[in-house]
Amino acid sequence: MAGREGFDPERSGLALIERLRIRRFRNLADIEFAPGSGVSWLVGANASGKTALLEAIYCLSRGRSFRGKRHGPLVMRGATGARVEGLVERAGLRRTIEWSIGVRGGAEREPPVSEFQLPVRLICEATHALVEGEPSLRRRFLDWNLGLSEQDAVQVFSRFRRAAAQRNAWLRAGGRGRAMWDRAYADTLAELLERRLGMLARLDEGLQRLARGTGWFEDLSVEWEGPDADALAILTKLEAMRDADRERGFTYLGASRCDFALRSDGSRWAGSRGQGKVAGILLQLAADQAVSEATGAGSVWLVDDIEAELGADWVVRLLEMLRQHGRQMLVTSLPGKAALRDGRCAEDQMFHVEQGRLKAPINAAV
Ligand SMILES: Nc1ncnc2c1ncn2[C@@H]1O[C@H](COP(=O)(O)OP(=O)(O)OP(=O)(O)O)[C@@H](O)[C@H]1O
Repeated sequence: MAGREGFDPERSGLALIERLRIRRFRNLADIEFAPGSGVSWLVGANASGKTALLEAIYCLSRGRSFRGKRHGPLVMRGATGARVEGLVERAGLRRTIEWSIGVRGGAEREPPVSEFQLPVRLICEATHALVEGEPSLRRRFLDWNLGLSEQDAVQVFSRFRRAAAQRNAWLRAGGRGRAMWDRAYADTLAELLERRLGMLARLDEGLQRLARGTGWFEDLSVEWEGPDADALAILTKLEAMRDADRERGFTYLGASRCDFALRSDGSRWAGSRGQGKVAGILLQLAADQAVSEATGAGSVWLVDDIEAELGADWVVRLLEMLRQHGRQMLVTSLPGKAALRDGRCAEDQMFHVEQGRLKAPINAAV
């Protein structure tokens, strides 16, 4: 795939998709296109393939879809495999990355995630779940952002996993004799919690600032719900819980015993679904800013059907906030919607999606 000429050093830390080719992915037989470096609209009727397009990019980035199994196979009916190729730029490097999947499963992705990532952030119908859903979603969110902002986060997690595996093996073997893994377990868990707390503090600061700027929430903040990052306190708890842990055959107090909760106007979050979606978007924005402040990097944003559950005025203002954030953004919309009518700028790229095909941009040269 040939890329566009020119490289803008001002944006060098930001991830950018220069060109994309998607083959035999859901209803997309073979499309190739170059999204703009700003906002690109993907406009089409229901079932035209807008979400499939964002999903293909997500697969290229994360190696998996954001839609569950009930959405059926990713590979186009009747085909033997799907393939997504992207010419991407990040940190001054430009290269082609690929993701493919065969009908019998077995996703492949090149190059490996650690080598060259294409970080993407997704806004979709499930965004409110970041606020209201399972704690595991928020932990994954914290850890994913930690991984993007701190180079050694992977080592912190693997040190803890190793200590946990050792302590649990000892417990399963009867947990007799000296509790020799407790110290390593407490130290590595405290280190991991400290990183999460650090990330949460940066998120809190960003979220409060963003929320104040909207005027939609008097006060929006995040609050840690979990153990302190205190190795001695953890050690004491481990001792107190050792008999029960022995019975269970694993350590109860672990990295999954924590969460964070939103607070609004001095009390625990009790917003509507639409407010939950807005808060989820603000959390994503705060996280992208935190990552950017730490590393200069920024994600590509995939915004699917932002109008779902939100009134037109909120949609337009949210789009404006996202636009000011200055990332490459692909936004889907049904034709004639308010977001498109009032949230669009002259410099945006417009692509029309029709039955799995993409029409060339109608208002800008590629
Ligand atoms: N494996 C597959 N092979 C062929 N077509 C598929 C496959 N999986 C899904 N589809 C079809 O692809 C079409 C595109 O779906 P998609 O969810 O991308 O639409 P959309 O444009 O986002 O629509 P909406 O605006 O309604 O959300 C649907 O008609 C769906 O049935």
